[in-house]
Amino acid sequence: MSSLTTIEVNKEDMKFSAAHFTIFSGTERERLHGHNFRVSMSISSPANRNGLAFSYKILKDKIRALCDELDEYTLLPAKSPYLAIVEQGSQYQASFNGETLVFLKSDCKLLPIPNTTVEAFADYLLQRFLHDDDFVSRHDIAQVEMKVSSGPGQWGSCIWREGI
Ligand SMILES: Nc1nc2c(c(=O)[nH]1)N=C([C@H](O)[C@H](O)COP(=O)(O)OP(=O)(O)OP(=O)(O)O)CN2
Repeated sequence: MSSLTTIEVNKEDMKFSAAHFTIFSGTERERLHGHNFRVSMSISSPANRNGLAFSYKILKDKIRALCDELDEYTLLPAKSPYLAIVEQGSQYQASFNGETLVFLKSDCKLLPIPNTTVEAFADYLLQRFLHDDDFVSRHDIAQVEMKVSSGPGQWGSCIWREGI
């Protein structure tokens, strides 16, 4: 009977401090605020006779690099159905429900996500991990789970599974 082993990395420094606001509907959103978001990744692969799936240092380096890209920015959803963002010189002007929010572009990161929620961040980071290099194809990977937390006791996650 074959078995799967799982490596999980969620070091203390796998985090990004960012401002955001969750959009609940076309008329309801939060005020701008921030979190120290934590990131955890788990990778499952078939147990092998060498008892080593892969060196998890690769994973730690990759997650830290992805967190650094998001750290200390205001994160905005470029694919929100409710927020229209336009560039005006050094600013982003984001229109929501008849109001316009103005941000310095240099303080912001626009992400290709529909909302700045933990589940959307998990999906974004998972896609970056899967597509930035060929780690999954180079290793016999069965499943990758990416998790993002906005605070103790609350996580969102996204899973890639071979064959789905
Ligand atoms: N499905 C989701 N729901 C909510 C998200 C999310 O990312 N996905 N995020 C939020 C807000 O960003 C909010 O800041 C966090 O929610 P909240 O319950 O206020 O949590 P706190 O960090 O303030 O912790 P508490 O101590 O429990 O208040 C809301 N919903």
